[in-house]
Amino acid sequence: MKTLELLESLHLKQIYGHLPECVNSIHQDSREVTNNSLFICISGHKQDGHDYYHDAINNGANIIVAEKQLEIDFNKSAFILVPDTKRAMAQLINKFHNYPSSQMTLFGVTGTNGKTTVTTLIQKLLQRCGIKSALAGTNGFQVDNKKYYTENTTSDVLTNQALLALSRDQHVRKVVMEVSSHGLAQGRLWGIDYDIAVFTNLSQDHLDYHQTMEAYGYVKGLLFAQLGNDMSKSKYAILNQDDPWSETYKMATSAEVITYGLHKNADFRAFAINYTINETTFTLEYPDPEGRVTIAINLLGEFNVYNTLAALAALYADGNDIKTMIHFLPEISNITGRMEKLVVNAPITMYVDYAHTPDAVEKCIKTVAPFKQKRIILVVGTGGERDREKRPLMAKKASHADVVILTVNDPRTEASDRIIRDMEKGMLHDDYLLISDRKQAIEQAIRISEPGDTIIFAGKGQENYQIIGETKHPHNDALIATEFANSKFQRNTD
Ligand SMILES: CC(=O)N[C@H]1[C@@H](OP(=O)(O)OP(=O)(O)OC[C@H]2O[C@@H](n3ccc(=O)[nH]c3=O)[C@H](O)[C@@H]2O)O[C@H](CO)[C@@H](O)[C@@H]1O[C@H](C)C(=O)N[C@@H](C)C(=O)N[C@H](CCC(=O)O)C(=O)O
Ligand SMILES: Nc1ncnc2c1ncn2[C@@H]1O[C@H](COP(=O)(O)OP(=O)(O)OP(=O)(O)O)[C@@H](O)[C@H]1O
Repeated sequence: MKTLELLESLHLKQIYGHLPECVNSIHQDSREVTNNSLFICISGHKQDGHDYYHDAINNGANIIVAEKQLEIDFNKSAFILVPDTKRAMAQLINKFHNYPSSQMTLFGVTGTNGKTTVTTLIQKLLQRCGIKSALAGTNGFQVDNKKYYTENTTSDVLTNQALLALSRDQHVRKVVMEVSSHGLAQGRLWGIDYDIAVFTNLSQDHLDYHQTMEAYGYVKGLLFAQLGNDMSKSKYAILNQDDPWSETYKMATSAEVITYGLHKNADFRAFAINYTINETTFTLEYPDPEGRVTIAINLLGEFNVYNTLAALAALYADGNDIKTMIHFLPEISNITGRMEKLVVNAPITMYVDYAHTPDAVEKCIKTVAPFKQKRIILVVGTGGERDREKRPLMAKKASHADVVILTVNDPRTEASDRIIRDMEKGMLHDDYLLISDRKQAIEQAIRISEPGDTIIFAGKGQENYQIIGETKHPHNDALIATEFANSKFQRNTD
């Protein structure tokens, strides 16, 4: 892109040195810089990009954007001083890609739990209707059947805009994105013009980062405020009527509000819910003269009724025919790693789940309670170097299971023993074991199980690694559990 055209997007700027005619790419990581590119210095949590401008120039950058004066050899690179490099980065990259989000319909889903499930439901239903769509979140960025790895649930500004541009160029019409509180707090979504913003729920998590629930809740509200104030555009906030934070988000937005829930007069309401081991059925009421229908979904538990309502309400806001969406719902088998039933040749029932918050742990136990035959055995962990306060709360909720095995998810550089001892403080009964090695914890749960028992492996979901130290080691709950259960019960029948 022509440099002068690109720089029109920045108003407060001081330019030093000779600008190249064109900019080929924009980077915030000196290690990724290529020839004829622009490097922006970002002060991060751990490091300061201003310390890496020499590396960037050596790698081919010929424009450096910074928020403090730097000593630059103008024979090698031009220099642009701006008041705030993060904001400048959002302006520049949006202009560079010609504002891709305004050329598609954008869904943003935020909340402590349920983001992956709701975004996946929306995207799968759009796909079933033949609408080309993309999905961004914990499992990377997906367009058609192609997956791009992304570091974060909500990517940084540069990655987001690049992937949105790629989607637009591949004629994607709708993009469905998970929006994390970290992403909102760090401005990773600046410049994304959302059309439909969805709130799932808010419960304790990430207090290592946000410090208080008030700060955490407030940050989530930014998504709704960022829908803007332009009434000529159709924008919608989809809010969970049963979560008190929805009142705050209603205040944050001037967009039209569509509510969902079980308990109050929500626009999308579920009642007469029936939980079985294979499916959940409920009656749905929605804003239509004929808007009352009984639905069966393959997803288990009350929380998935909420997730389904959220997805349907969002699709309704987008103008899709709800009858068609309901028709396709039974085709969605499950969401990988979320209350996923494992297929085993054994007289026990096993689920892998991604519950890694106290609320999610409570919900996954509650999910199997209506159809359990004998005991519920729960293997549950938390991660190292993350929210220490939630550890005992996880164990407290885990105590609703008959037998609990406390273990770790990703210890990172923290001692596993300390993590499980922190959790142990919250246990409300004595029927528990501490096994820091996650593989051994899974195997022990199966070893002590008896016919009729239900085991839930919570915390890692579909992930196929465990972060120990700073290295990702291969690990897969489902694989370990299936192999071990098949061999244990095979031996028993031999
Ligand atoms: C604490 C945190 O959120 N950190 C995020 C932040 O990185 P940072 O501020 O630490 O970056 P830094 O390492 O200090 O580097 C500062 C600058 O120097 C640059 N640099 C650095 C080294 C070098 O050699 N050259 C160079 O140019 C870097 O490119 C960067 O521009 O900005 C990066 C880019 O956006 C993120 O990838 C990174 O997420 C880290 C990996 C992370 O683990 N974040 C978690 C907490 C997170 O965001 N999680 C949420 C999901 C939560 C959930 O729902 O469970 C998520 O959205 O993923
Ligand atoms: N609506 C919900 N309410 C409470 N718990 C839920 C809800 N939906 C899912 N869960 C629980 O949270 C776990 C994670 O679900 P999901 O991946 O959809 O959430 P998420 O918000 O995307 O989490 P993350 O961003 O950390 O991946 C599930 O395995 C389940 O235990």
